[in-house]
Amino acid sequence: MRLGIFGGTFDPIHIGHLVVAQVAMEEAGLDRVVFVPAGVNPLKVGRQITEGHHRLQMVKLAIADNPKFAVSSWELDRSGPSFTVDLMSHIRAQHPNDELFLIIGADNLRLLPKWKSVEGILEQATILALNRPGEDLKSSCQMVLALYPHINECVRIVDMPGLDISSTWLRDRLCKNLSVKHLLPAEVIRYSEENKLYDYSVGQ
Ligand SMILES: Nc1ncnc2c1ncn2[C@@H]1O[C@H](COP(=O)(O)OP(=O)(O)OP(=O)(O)O)[C@@H](O)[C@H]1O
Ligand SMILES: O=C(O)c1ccc[n+]([C@@H]2O[C@H](COP(=O)([O-])O)[C@@H](O)[C@H]2O)c1
Repeated sequence: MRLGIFGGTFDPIHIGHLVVAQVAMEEAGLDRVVFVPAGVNPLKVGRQITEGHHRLQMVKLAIADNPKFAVSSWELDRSGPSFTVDLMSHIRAQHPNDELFLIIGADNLRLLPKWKSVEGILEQATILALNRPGEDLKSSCQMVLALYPHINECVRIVDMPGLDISSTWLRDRLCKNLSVKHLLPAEVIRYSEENKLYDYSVGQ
């Protein structure tokens, strides 16, 4: 099986994430994509994020209609920063015969040299990198290939129409009571409203 792993904070999951996963799946011929909500991004420790169980539930709602998408709570069930090398080792142990692919956006490819044990990740999975407006994906790709020349074809570019959408922008809109219709799945909008996840006026 060709298995795609897609880690993210997903606070909240949006259509950019869903398009990334779908395009990567089709372009790389993946059989399945597993979304893995992060406990804490090791490079963003200290940033306030929505509780893990809510982010997990929003991912579940967002992917419910796609039989090739799945979700894992493995990182949320552990404490401490979510190092991708640990996740990949866990998945490798569970799926010893599968070919693994790590799906990341261009911003994360640019930051990859700051990640823990990048070689450990690249030895276990091929990276599928997708463009994001404002990022120079080709340069980041060349930079990574130059840093790890001994690992063959460790990064593959997957083209997608640039979607200038981020969770930060969506949280801001939700806080200001602006519409996020069509930018998040309707079930995710309903869940976030019911649970007042991005209503910063609560409690003030
Ligand atoms: N619009 C997008 N286009 C391409 N890749 C994306 C897009 N949005 C997110 N990604 C990628 O999805 C993964 C998870 O992203 P994340 O959950 O941090 O979303 P985000 O929108 O970047 O959030 P935030 O604004 O809170 O930083 C990362 O690899 C990121 O690069
Ligand atoms: O392993 C690392 O050192 C590392 C450093 C930064 C980010 N990551 C992972 O990259 C993924 C995307 O993070 P984010 O916050 O951009 O959604 C998420 O799964 C993080 O755990 C991993």
